[in-house]
Amino acid sequence: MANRNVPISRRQLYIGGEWREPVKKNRIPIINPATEEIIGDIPAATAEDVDIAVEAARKAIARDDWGSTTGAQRAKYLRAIAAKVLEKKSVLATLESLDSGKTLFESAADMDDVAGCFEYYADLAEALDSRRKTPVNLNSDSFKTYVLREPLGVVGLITPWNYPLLMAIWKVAPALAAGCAAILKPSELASVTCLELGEICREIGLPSGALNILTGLGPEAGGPLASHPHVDKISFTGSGPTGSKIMTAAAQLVKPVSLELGGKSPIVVFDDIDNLDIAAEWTLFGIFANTGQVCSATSRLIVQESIASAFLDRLLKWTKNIKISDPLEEDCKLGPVVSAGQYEKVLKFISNAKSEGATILYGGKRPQHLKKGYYVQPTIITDVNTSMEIWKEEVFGPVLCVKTFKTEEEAIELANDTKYGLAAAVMSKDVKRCERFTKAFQTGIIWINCSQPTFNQLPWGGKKRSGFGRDLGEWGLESFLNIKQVTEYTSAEPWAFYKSPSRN
Ligand SMILES: NC(=O)C1=CN([C@@H]2O[C@H](COP(=O)(O)OP(=O)(O)OC[C@H]3O[C@@H](n4cnc5c(N)ncnc54)[C@H](O)[C@@H]3O)[C@@H](O)[C@H]2O)C=CC1
Ligand SMILES: NCCCC(=O)O
Ligand code: NA
Repeated sequence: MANRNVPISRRQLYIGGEWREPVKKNRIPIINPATEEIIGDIPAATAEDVDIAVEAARKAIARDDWGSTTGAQRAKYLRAIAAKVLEKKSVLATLESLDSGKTLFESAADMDDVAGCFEYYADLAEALDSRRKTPVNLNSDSFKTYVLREPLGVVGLITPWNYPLLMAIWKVAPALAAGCAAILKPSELASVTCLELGEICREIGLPSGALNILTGLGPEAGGPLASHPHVDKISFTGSGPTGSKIMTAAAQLVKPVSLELGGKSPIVVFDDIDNLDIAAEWTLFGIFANTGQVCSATSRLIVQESIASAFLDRLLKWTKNIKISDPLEEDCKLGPVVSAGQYEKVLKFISNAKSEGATILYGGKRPQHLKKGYYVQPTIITDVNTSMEIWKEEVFGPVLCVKTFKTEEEAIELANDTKYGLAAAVMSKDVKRCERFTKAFQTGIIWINCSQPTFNQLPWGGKKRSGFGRDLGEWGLESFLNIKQVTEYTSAEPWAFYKSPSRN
């Protein structure tokens, strides 16, 4: 077992490069979901703190040490942050597990991804210098034009608890690479590593106000950020209802938003797969990784009838082999869900599925060997029909529902039978069929013969009720840039639209 005595620093809000007590001095307890114990507390920002942070961010943009930096200069800061994250990887990973219940293996992988994401956007920041000003040829002798890519301004980043630091960095790294000043509002359920990021920024000397970190409750800290007149954009990842509230608040000021709102993603398994075990493991990973608390989790298995029984049998064998334990234990592959609220919510989805007539093929309860903590067994539900809640709604826990199909057309129809549109996976060795599914799936992410692998270079986001806008890749950077056209009249001749008074 890793050291659970890693100290949790008592941090304040990180504003203008300093630790600052919230105006109202409120704090929120930190709960370890594996033990249900309070292990510290975080500051709770309110509208007053949001005002101070927005002011600090605006000042950063107005100051040369941030507002006039080149991409190459900003890249140096991003690389320094990446190096610090790797230096502190073991402590950060442990803190992430203590705070969110994520297995230590996954927390450590997240820290590598965090550093990789800063490195990736450091490269893009450097490349931005040569793309900052693009001449555009109009085939005109009278006008000279060019297009500038500029930082969008002050941006609010509101992020969830499932990958506490990583989801924040998917927005922080491109925002800083673009030259924006950012205010990060992480989830109150898991903010510890985001506060540690503040300490890292202080240590590497990030210009003050370039990144501000406000922990606090959604309506109290996130709400005022979304509706603040001097915040130029909100980038949000989280639930649909909250996304809708943020969009409503932003709409009053015609403030742009990007929303990443999760889903109910399908994984379609055909009978032509060569290896049931390989497909079973990807199916498992697609729903049980991070205890199913993944926006893109492939939570609906749609399996061809001819192999359904053999495939489920194999799936059960793999599922029974998953080690469920305290996330700091070696080889733990399934930790608790993040909070008491999430635990109740997941169990309720399971009991509703049962009352609606579905069969709990495996799991569905608290594991018997774990008396404390928000643990839910990996759960597989069959005899599902398309009007059931478990087919339609995002559980955000380790719960897979299963339906069978006979024909390709039926599989496509089932896969797209959802209000969401984030991700979809197909498992088949028929290349043409995979191409047909790639076209037919109504989503922003397609996985072929796998589920969930994620790369910094690739756009991340969905359509339908999964939201709009893209994190990651060059699209993630573009979303923090203002595109400004500059048009200059270069002719010595008068414009001659009006009759000149001098000719009267
Ligand atoms: N798409 C995704 O990655 C995620 C989806 N979810 C879904 O959401 C469900 C509920 O989880 P929650 O933690 O309640 O998610 P949430 O959407 O309420 O929280 C996400 C972020 O939004 C903030 N927030 C909440 N209310 C706000 C408001 N009125 N204005 C501005 N910011 C606000 C929260 O403080 C947090 O930082 C989960 O069961 C899951 O289904 C949760 C987390 C991540
Ligand atoms: N593998 C990263 C998933 C990110 C998300 O849940 O939003
Ligand atoms: Na927590």
